[in-house]
Amino acid sequence: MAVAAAQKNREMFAIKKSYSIENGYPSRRRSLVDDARFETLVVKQTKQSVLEEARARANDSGLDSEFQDAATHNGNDANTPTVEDGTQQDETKNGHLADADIGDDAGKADEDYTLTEEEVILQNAASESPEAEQAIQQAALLLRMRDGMGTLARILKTIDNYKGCVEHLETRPSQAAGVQFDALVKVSMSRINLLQLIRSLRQSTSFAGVDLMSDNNISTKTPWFPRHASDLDNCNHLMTKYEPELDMNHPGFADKEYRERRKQIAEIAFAYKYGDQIPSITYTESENATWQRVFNTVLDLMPKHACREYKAAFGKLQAADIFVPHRIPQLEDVSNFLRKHTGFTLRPAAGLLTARDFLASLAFRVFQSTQYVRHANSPFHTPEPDCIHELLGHIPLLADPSFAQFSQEIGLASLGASDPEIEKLSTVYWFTVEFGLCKENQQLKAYGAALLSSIGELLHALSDKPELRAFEPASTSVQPYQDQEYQPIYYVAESFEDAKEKFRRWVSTMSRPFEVRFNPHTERVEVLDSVDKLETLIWQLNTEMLHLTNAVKKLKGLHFE
Ligand SMILES: C[C@H](O)[C@H](O)[C@H]1CNc2nc(N)[nH]c(=O)c2N1
Ligand SMILES: N[C@@H](Cc1ccc(O)cc1)C(=O)O
Ligand SMILES: [Fe+2]
Repeated sequence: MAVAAAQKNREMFAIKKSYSIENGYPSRRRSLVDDARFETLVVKQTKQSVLEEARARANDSGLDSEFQDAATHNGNDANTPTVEDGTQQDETKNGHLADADIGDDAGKADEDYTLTEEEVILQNAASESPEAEQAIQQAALLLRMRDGMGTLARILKTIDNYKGCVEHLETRPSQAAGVQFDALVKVSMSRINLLQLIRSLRQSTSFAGVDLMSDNNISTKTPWFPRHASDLDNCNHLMTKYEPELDMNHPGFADKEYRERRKQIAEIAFAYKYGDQIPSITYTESENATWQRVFNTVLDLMPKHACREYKAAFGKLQAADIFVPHRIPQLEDVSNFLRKHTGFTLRPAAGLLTARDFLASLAFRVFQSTQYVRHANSPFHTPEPDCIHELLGHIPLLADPSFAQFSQEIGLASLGASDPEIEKLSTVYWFTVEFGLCKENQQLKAYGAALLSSIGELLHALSDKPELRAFEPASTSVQPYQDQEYQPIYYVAESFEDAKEKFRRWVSTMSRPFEVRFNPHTERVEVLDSVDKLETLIWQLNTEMLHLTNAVKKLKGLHFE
């Protein structure tokens, strides 16, 4: 009974779709930040019904502590989903595979396996119809052989038993401890048999690993990424983990009215299309009051703790009557303000976006901004981005030219990057744009948006509690982090210019085989993959160079005349 319940639970929380699979990115097994995965509506709804029951027990005045524990636990389960296969358990026994062939560890037969994304694709393809199941599939398997080459004979025999055809075979001495050889075997066989072959190989103790490699139609396809600002209409995949509907620790979890309001505002983002004006929101008195509390605290703390560039832009936003204490600025006004200063614009976002989508928009100098307001009970720290975070945290620096360029460069580097690289880029983003500290006349200042919008965390960051390290992209990009509590480590940049320079050098070591460039006239990202395109660009730059040189000449002429 308990096993069945656990199985059911796993099925409910399994992620059935992946952004990466859909768009042809090289996969990885598990993500540090869950960034490129997204949950289907189905998963979300099932989660919701589980939580609904729990919510019924909590009243609107808050959650008791026993309940909070359950919430944390539940949240963790939902956040680290694995895609499980619930159907395979007995099938290895009915195939042609004789136990003696390769399966010599019957004890492992009942174990659940975590499927890689390639295996999920294969399985999905096979499950479409009986014909699809029998369709012949080409695939490459990487087998880590613990023992000598003798295992090869058994591999070949097993493939033969599954009516597979070996098309290529190569081996190499393995570098892994406890593994003698790696074998790469390319086969073609029916999908159903291929799945069973993988399962039966995995049951053998002869192998330290059995991996289905990306199949051709995944790895050779150029991954999709937005080429024009209007393509961002498709870059709105959400991470639902901190939504008040689904996160029992969210201050709005037990507040039905709050959740309704948030949903209503999020609808605007779902309906928004490139070129639309951002609809205004008539914020309630209570929402404006929450803004005012945070705004006034930022005003108090800013002179001492915020970096120079933030303060300068903040002043301009006040002068433009956009930042005022008593009302929440409208995104459309903010967008127009930014456009004039750095060319950045805003689009409404319905919640926490996947890192891939979020970063991609920065390449177009578009910032995806939430529009709903944090819960009135927790003005000084909230678990998901809200418009107070975007407005008081991000907007001022997006009006700074140097910072705007740094943001865009992270965005450009993310286009077409592999999942592990997205993970690194979002980690850099995390420790700079969200939580960065910088030096100013030997003093420590905050420039990270999540510090400037969360007074609680700002004071923590500048206290003697956390560890401070120098920003160095190579090491910063692999530093694990969590997004539940205050950070234990912060990175300090010498200056924006220095951070940008270091970042640029580091990005050039990334594996993407092409360069991209944003053309602001067309709002298009161009892949620099032909001599023609480069020649046109060089010609344009030469023209610009001529103007600049002329300008210098004229200025000098004026000076010396
Ligand atoms: C890129 C990085 O993961 C970063 O934390 C992103 C993720 N998604 C987001 N989504 C929204 N709406 N707002 C944000 O500030 C962010 N930050
Ligand atoms: N903690 C931030 C909001 C935030 C949440 C999650 C993030 O990923 C970023 C920012 C605040 O209170 O203002
Ligand atoms: Fe943010």
